[in-house]
Amino acid sequence: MIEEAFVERMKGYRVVDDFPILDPYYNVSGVDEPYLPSFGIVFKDGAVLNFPSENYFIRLDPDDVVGLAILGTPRSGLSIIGNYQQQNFYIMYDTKKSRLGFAPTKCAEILELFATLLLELNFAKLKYLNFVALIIAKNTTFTEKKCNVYASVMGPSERYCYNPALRWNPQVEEYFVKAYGADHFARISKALTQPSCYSCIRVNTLKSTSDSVIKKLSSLLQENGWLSEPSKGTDAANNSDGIATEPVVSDGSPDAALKNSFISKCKIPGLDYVVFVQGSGPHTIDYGYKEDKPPKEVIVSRKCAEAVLRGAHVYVPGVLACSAHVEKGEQVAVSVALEQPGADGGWGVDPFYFERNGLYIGQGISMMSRAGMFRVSQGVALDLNNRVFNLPSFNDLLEGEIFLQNLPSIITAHALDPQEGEKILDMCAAPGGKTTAIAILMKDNGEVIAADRSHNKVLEIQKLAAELGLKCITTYKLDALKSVQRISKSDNQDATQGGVNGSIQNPELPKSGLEKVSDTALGFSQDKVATLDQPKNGKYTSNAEHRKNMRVMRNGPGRNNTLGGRVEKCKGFFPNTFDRVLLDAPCSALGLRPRLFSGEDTMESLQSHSKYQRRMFDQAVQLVRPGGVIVYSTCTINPGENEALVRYALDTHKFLSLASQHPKVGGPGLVGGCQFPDGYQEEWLRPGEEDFVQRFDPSSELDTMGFFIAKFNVGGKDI
Ligand SMILES: C[S@@+](CC[C@H](N)C(=O)[O-])C[C@H]1O[C@@H](n2cnc3c(N)ncnc32)[C@H](O)[C@@H]1O
Repeated sequence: MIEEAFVERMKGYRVVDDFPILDPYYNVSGVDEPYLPSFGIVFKDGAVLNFPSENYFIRLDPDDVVGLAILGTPRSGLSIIGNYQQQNFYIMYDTKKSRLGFAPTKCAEILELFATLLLELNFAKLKYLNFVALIIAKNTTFTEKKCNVYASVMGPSERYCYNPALRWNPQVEEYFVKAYGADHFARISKALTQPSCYSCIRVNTLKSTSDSVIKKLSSLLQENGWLSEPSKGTDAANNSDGIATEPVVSDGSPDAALKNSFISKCKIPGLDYVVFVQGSGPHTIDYGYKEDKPPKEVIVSRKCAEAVLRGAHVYVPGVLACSAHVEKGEQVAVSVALEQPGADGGWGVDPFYFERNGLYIGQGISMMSRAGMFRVSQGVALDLNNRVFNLPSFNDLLEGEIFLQNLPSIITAHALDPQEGEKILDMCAAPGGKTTAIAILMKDNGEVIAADRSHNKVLEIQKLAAELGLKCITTYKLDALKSVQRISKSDNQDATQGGVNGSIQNPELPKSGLEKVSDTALGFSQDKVATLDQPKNGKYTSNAEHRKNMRVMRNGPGRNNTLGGRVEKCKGFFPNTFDRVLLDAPCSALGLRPRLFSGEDTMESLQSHSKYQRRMFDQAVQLVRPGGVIVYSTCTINPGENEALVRYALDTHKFLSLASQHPKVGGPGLVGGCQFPDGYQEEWLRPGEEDFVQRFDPSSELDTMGFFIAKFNVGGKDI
């Protein structure tokens, strides 16, 4: 009877029980065997309706209260265990919250909700408690707001599409609106939610050529169906990067190439070793929605979704939830669970949150059953065969010959303008994208010091340098905030400064004597002072050879920094050691695309990035010799980390001046500033300075990530 009444009540209303239950191995009975979970409804009078089947339509009255009880194992992060016989239940969650992303407050909320309801229910009748996913009760204390969220009616076309709105912290949003204007910021915000519609490949010119890479990629992409399949999209046209040449294909069939993807050389002067592979999107996908039968779906984490939008498949760790009864080989819709505002004012991920409208990123074939997805810890869960954005994946393709890199990053290496034989410092180098670009521009001739704070990331630089066959890169684990070597009193007796022309730049340093090169303190300035080493076997050795020999002597044979697994620590470098320094600073990364959530960045966190960057910049300034160059870059749209850093640099270090950059591809910087409510005035560029910097706007025709590059000439430091 209840069932009938209930079905009557549900007629014609939207789905509310398509929340997939997380864990098919929830073990109520103590017997470790899988079962197929189902949904249940508990009425206030204690009656329970269990739904072993798929979807039901329920309309909630305004005074209905909805609670969601979630079953899962400690492995997946959360368990609610109901023990109706002993008339108690408790909630367990372990530290692996990342899998579900539940904040404890959320669990507490659910617990509270569950507890309140249980107290009002007749326990003895809760025979399906272990399966309960949805609870409805009348006249409890839960807010109507919650009901409204669940009760809002939504059409399938609104839901089954990709149209995310990036959430920002309100103060950050206000600040950006002041900087860019509301319309422009809305366009930037929108662009950030989408990937660039092309992949940018840097050819390792020491090993290959663009033509050869294009040929190889064309046939590889053709083999994988990329150059021959008709486009799956129906609507939006491919975005043009505005800088590609005509499509190039291997088999002379331009028609085929244009259907889905094409390969072209970059036509910016000097960048013909950069190859673009055009992707497509956003496409409209038919998810097969039927009025009373929504598609089965898999909900993935935000990070997973962002990777999928860039061309990846869905891997098991990215799966947060899955509809019931999904079997291997089934077609499923893929949506993303985004952070939602929590009761505590923070953000939490709740994969059961219903509002996933506009958050569908494609369709895929499940590579394992639903049970499998929660049993194994790795592997491909879904093969995404119908994507909102189609971008070919280049994983493991042409290893050593190519490197996938954003266009602005490639341009950063050019802005530095490294010359063969020079000494370059890349202060925050990992994973080594720009380091290797610099080394290649120098034809592997000179010395590129690649430092990073993180041991493991330094290993990544080594790996990449080895893969690309670059010998001029030396890696160190070094905190950029301590990049300048402090000289102890004893060192002073035989240490010297390292200016090119012997001028003293650092008052702490002695004025004469030879610079001490210790195992770890790496001032290279002695090479500027010394010319050639003593003849050995009647031959002079170059400085580079000498340094290499020194390294071999110190480290023993076979210990090559770019091949080995060891990371050398370094105490820093003496002032004026380098011809050029790149500071590709750690930043808020608010230019990275695609990005589906930005709510966690606050004005405070943005300002702390700025402070950190200024301190690093102060170190960079000391390490470059007079006449040298500093390039500062970030991948954020935040003027506080970009133009405001330039202002700080120019106002603090009077011997710095902005330098022109080549090639100039990005747009001008922001002039003006921003007044904060506490009276603080942030200053950006002054008129006349804006064209010296390059600002890559994600909403512009170039379709790049958000990026910023400033280049400084270092004058005489005694100003
Ligand atoms: C923007 S990423 C650099 C990307 C790199 N330049 C590339 O193109 O591949 C910033 C790097 O700064 C490093 N980092 C953060 N704080 C640092 C510090 N205090 N000293 C040195 N490196 C730091 C991070 O480990 C990270 O690898």
